[in-house]
Amino acid sequence: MNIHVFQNQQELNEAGAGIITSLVQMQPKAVLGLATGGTPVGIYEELVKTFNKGRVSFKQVTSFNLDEYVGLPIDHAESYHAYMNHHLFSHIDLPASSAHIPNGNAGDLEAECQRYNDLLEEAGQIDLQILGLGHNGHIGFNEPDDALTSGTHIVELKAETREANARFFDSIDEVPTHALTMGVGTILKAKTILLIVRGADKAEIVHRALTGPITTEVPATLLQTHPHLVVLLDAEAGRLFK
Ligand SMILES: N[C@@H]1[C@@H](O)[C@H](O)[C@@H](COP(=O)(O)O)O[C@@H]1O
Repeated sequence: MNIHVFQNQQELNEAGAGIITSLVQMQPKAVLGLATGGTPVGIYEELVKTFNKGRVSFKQVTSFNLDEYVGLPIDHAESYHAYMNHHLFSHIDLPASSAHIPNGNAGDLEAECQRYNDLLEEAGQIDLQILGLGHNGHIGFNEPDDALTSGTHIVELKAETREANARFFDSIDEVPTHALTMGVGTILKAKTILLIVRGADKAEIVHRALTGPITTEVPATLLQTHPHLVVLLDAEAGRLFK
């Protein structure tokens, strides 16, 4: 495990974007696992700047997003489809047909999970999986539970997750109750995992995730078992790491 603590957000953003850029420069056909939420926004901004300077092309890249809400229209500003278009896809040359996000509006959600798993299988291993961290230790939308699911599946969101994400909606009632998420098995199969955590409110959970006992009750603790885990923390989130 490789933990880096940054004194300012800009340095963290540049480091995150730099890791993605180097991979795609070396491996133009890289498979990227992408995350949403507040955490990666600054990294995507830096990536767009790098793209605009002509230093990297995503023409041959394939991407898979971790998750999507169930039942939120894709043109709703808070759908992860809209998020990805807004923050990244509309600014770079990644072909739309190569950018995959689970469809939370599919008529048959089980079939949609299977379709997503099949696509992941076809693509082979994810080269770099970007991850944020939920306050309860969730990764993607893999919520704390007695057992975790390996592949893409439907999940009922915990009250604390809906509360945390209510800041993006007009009210908590608008936050969907369910989501589709890539499973922990798929995440852990990635060649390299880039975990990014910011803010004082996540200092304890990220410390527990990376140093505490491995338990499905804190899904991120499973990341400790990954051979290539890179962690980028801001100073607030990294407070408990000496
Ligand atoms: N499903 C997303 C996760 O992929 C994200 O990493 C996490 C943290 O979100 P944020 O970065 O907004 O704190 O929770 C969300 O619910």
